[in-house]
Amino acid sequence: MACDCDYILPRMDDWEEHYQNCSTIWIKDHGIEAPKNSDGSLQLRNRHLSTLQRDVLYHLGLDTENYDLPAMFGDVKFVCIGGTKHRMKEFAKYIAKVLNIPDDGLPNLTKRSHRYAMYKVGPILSASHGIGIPSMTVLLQEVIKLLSYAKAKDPIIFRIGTSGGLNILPGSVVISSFGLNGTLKKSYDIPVMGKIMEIPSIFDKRLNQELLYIASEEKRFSTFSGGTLAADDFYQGQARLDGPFCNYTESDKLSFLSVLVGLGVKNIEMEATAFAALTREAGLRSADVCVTLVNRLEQDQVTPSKSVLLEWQQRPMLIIGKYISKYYETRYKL
Ligand SMILES: O=P(O)(O)O[C@@H]1C[C@H](O)[C@@H](CO)O1
Ligand SMILES: O=c1cc[nH]c(=O)[nH]1
Repeated sequence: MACDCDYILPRMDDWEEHYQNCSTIWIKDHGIEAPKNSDGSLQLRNRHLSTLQRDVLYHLGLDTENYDLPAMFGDVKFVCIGGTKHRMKEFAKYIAKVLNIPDDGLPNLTKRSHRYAMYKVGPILSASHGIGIPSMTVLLQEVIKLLSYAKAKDPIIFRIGTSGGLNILPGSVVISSFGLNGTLKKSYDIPVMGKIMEIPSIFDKRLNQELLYIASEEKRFSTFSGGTLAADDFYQGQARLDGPFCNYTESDKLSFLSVLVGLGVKNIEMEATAFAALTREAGLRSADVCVTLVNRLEQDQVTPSKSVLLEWQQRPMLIIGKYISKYYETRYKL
C-alpha cells in the first residue's frame, strides 16, 4: 500500500489498514521506532524480566504463573483508564452497550489486590488509576506488562479524565496534544537512582486528530486539541487560591495561567506527561481525553452539581465509544 502519511481526516475508512501497513507513522508521530514484536504485541525492553520464573503484577493481583494471561487478555485491543472506579465501571457498561456485548456482571479483575478496579468487556479493558502520576504510572506499567505477556496485538490506550479548563466553557473536552510538567517542560521527569530521567511527553498526533474529527460531530459540547499541564498537586501545583496553603497573589495566579494559555495549554490535570511518555516508550498509541469542570481563569472551586459532573464525565466516554465502534465498523463493515 502506498504510504500517504499526511492524510488524517477525509479517509477515515482505511485508517486501520494504513496503520498496520505504514511503518513510518509511529516514527513520524514520535521520533522513535515502536518497540513491537512482528505480531504487533508489545516488546518489553527490560532484559531482567527474562530471569523471572514468574512475574507478579502485584497491584493488579495477577501473575504469569497462576493465570493464563494470553487466554484472559490476548484479545484486548483497547484499554481505557481513568481516575475513579465508578467512572471506569460506567465506561465498561457503556462500551458493552455500544458494542452490543453482554457485560457478564463486570467482575473486578484486580479484586485480589484491592488497589484499583479493572473490567473487561470483549476486547476492551477498563481500569481505574487513582489520582496523580505515581498512582497512574504503577497501574499503567503493570497494564503494559499484562498486555505484553498476553500478546495483545497493537493495543491502543486512552485516558478518560477530568480537568480544569483554560479559557474554555466548563463541560468542554480537551484532547491533549502534549503534556507539560510543573516546570513547563514537555517531559515526564522522574528521579531514577539520584538522577532525573526526562522522557518526552508528546501524544500521538494522528490519534489526536482522528478523535478530534469524531468529536467535532458532537454538537452538545465543544472539543479542543491542546496542551495539558500535568500538575503534581491539585492546589498550589495548579495555581489555586483555595488550598490550605498559598503565598502568592491572585494576580500571580492569573499571570501564570496566561503564560500557560500562551504556550497552547488548554487544560490542567495530573497525569498527562507520564501517560504520554510511558505509552510512547512502550510503543502504545495513546490519547488523553478530559472534560473540563471549571474555567480556571474565572474560579478555582469545582461547583457544578453531582448530576452535571456525572453527565460531563460521560463526554470523553462518548468520543472514545464512537472511535471504538468506528474501528469495528470499518474493520468488519458492520
Ligand atoms: O481521571 P481524573 O478525573 O482522576 O483526573 C483528574 C486529575 C486527578 O487525578 C484528579 C484530581 O481531581 O482528576
Ligand atoms: O481543576 C481540576 C479539575 C479536575 N482535575 C484537576 O486536576 N484539576
